[in-house]
Amino acid sequence: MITLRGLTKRYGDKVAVDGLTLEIAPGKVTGFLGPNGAGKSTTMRMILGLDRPTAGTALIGGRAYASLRHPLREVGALLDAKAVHPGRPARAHLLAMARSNGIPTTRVDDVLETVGLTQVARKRAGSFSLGMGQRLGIAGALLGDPQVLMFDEPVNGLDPDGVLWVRRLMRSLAAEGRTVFVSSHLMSEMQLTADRLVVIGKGRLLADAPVAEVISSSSRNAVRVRTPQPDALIKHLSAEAGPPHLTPTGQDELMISGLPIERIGSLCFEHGIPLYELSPQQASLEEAYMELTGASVEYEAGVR
Ligand SMILES: Nc1ncnc2c1ncn2[C@@H]1O[C@H](COP(=O)(O)OP(=O)(O)OP(=O)(O)O)[C@@H](O)[C@H]1O
Repeated sequence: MITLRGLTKRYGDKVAVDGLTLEIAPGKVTGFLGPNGAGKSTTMRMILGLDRPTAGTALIGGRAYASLRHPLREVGALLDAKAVHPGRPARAHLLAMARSNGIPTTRVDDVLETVGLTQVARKRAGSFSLGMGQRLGIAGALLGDPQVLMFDEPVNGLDPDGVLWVRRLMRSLAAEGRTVFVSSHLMSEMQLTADRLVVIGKGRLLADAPVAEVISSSSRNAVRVRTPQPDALIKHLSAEAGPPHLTPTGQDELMISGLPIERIGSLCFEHGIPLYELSPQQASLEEAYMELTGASVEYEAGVR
C-alpha cells in the first residue's frame, strides 16, 4: 500500500504536485496518467525519498521511505533505466545492489532469468539497447522481492514482445498481492494492463477510479441507431427531459449520447419506429483521458 496525504512539491513559484491525497492499494495494477509535466515523476520521486515534499506525506506500507531499513526489500522501482553505470556489467550492477540491501546474491541470477538477460549478464550495461536497459531496470526493481513496485514508463523502448512481457509481469505481480504503480503515456496499453487509474493534471488529482469507471464517465459514450425513420426518432428524442446530443452519421444513422440505450429502445417501440441497429459505442480510454485532461495540458503543440 502506498498512502499519499496532501503531498505537495513546489519549485519556486511552480507547483509541481498539488495536495495529492490517495491510496494505491495492493493486489492491483494502478496506472498513473497525466500530460507531460503533470507531476508524475515528481510524485514517484517523493514516494522514494528522492525529493523532499514541500508539504504532506508519502508512506509505503505505513512508513516513510527514509525509515525503511532495507528499502529494496520493501519497494522496488524503475524510474530511469539509464541510471546505471555504463561501464559496469549487468550482473555486477545487480550484485552491488543486492549486497547493499542484505539480499541473497542468488536472487541476482533469478531476476536476470525473469527479465531474460541471463545470456548478456556479463556485458557492460552501457552496451545495452534501450529495451535491454529497461529490462535491467525492472530486474533491479524485482531484486528485493518487494511488496510495492513502481515503474515510470516501463515499456518505453520495448518491442511488441517486450510490451506483452511487461504487461504479463505487472498482472502477475498484482495477482501475487503486490502493489503495482505504473506510469505511462500509452493509453491502449494502460487499458489492457491496469485495474485502476490515477489521473493528474498540473499536479492535481483529476480521477482515481477503476478503468471501466473512467471510461464510462466519458461523454463520448454513445448509442448508434439505424432506422428508416430518423426524423420521427429525432422529434421524440427532442421531447425528452434533458434532451440527448444527436449527431446524424449517415442517411438512416444517428449517434446519440446522454440517454440510456434502454430508453432509446423503448421510445422506438412506443412510437412504432423500426430499428435496424441499436448498439452501444464505448469511448476509448484515450478519448476519456483527453476529455479529463483537456484543461490541464501544459505543453501543447500548435496545430498545423
Ligand atoms: N528539479 C526541478 N526544478 C524545477 N522544476 C522542476 C524540477 N523537477 C520537475 N520540475 C517541474 O515540475 C513539473 C512536474 O514535472 P514531472 O517531471 O514530475 O512531470 P511528469 O508528469 O513526470 O512529466 P513527463 O510525462 O513529461 O515525464 C514540471 O513542470 C517540471 O518542469
